[in-house]
Amino acid sequence: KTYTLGMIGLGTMGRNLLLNMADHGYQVTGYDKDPKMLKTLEEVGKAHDLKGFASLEDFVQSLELPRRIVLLVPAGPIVDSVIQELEPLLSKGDLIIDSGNSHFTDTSRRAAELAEKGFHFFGMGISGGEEGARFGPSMMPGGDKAAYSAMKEILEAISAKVNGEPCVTYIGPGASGHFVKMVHNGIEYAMMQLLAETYDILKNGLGYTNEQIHRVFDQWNKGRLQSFLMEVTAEVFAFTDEKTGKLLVDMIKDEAKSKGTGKWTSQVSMDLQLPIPTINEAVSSRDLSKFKSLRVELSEAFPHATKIAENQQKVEAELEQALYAAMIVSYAQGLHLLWQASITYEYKLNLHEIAKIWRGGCIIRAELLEDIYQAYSKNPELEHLFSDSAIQDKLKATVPDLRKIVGLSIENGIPVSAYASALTYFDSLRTKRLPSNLTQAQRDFFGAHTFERTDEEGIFHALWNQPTL
Ligand SMILES: O=C(O)[C@H](O)[C@@H](O)[C@H](O)[C@H](O)COP(=O)(O)O
Repeated sequence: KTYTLGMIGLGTMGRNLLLNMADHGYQVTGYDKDPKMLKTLEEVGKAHDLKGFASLEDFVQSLELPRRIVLLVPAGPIVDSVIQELEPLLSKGDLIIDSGNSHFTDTSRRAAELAEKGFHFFGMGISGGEEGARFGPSMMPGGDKAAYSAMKEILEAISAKVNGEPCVTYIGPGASGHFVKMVHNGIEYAMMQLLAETYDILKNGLGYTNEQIHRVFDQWNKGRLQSFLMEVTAEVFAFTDEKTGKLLVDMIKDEAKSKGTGKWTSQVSMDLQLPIPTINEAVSSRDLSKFKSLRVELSEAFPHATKIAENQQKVEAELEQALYAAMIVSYAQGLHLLWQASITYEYKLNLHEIAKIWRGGCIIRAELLEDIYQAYSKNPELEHLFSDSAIQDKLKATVPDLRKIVGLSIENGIPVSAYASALTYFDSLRTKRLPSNLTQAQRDFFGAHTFERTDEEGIFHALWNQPTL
């Protein structure tokens, strides 16, 4: 029997993708070093007679040419060692598709190394978690365009659909697929931090109970804030812990973990000098949360009440507006970074296509992405989302309440670094003359770093210590 596609790494994501492919009638198989994984695949894949291989050689030989091999193994050196084991068994023209959350620079290196040997290599971001892999993820494949045609039909079949349209598209050359997935995760971090700060304001600002908090998120998920993360958040506030009978969320330690994609997004944005402050704040907020004992110590040194003495319904309504504004700002920062990366790395990204495939299947899927898709479809060359007139109307209507909520939170000692950074990012970008002229003066004063004048072309240096006339 020959198979159309093979999966290496039969953890939940790998298994679920194979089941999804089998559901769509594809003859697929898998390989994993761990016999338990092979056994589990056979158990969950009974309906499709899904089986895997314990021998890498037999696995490779079972695949039709050109071979399509998807890797779903942890990002990092394991990917390289799997590729090294595979290479001697492959034929020219075969495809390797790395679908883990690999760093885009690793993907560039691997693509170049394998191309030299006549193999095609794709870095493909997959979003949607286990559920998405099983029933329809959003996928972001980048690599050799010609080779993509060998994958297009399968990926479109298994992907999530929005209005019948598949949430997968050819992203671009090289590591563009993994770059776009990384930024997707950066936006995911920002949205999760904004939801965490919203929870803090509802709970510690307005004194809402878990039931009230559940009602708020559940209600907002029926409106323009509808999104997968809002849906998840609403469900979290209705999930009881069997052990204690309390809500499980109240039993979870307030120390956030992360696997790196958010940090990478911030790091590359600094390299590209493309500011994404709300995403950066989300990364830092996770890191800050780890200093639990210090926070406990300082909460005793600086005791403070956070109660907001305003009409709850009024603040709740302002919060809905504020979250919508901050959400637009977070997506705008991520898409602006993609705009810059497309130029710097020559990825030739289609931002309207990316917005289109993020409307379904992925973790950041949201109703707002339909508006973002419209904005970039209207003008595919759009540098920044804030330049779109429909988005401007939304910001004009909602930023005043974002300002109100940030003011209220700061006044009452509720930490809102993501909300505040979203507001100041908006204010900075819509400020014709920023105070950066002073920064240039200071740099030239203490380091002769020169400056440019507003009234004359050229590079200037002033003799700051010389008495002027
Ligand atoms: O799009 C997705 O399906 C998720 O983003 C997925 O990739 C994963 O859950 C994150 O990588 C978790 O990232 P952290 O562990 O850094 O929160």
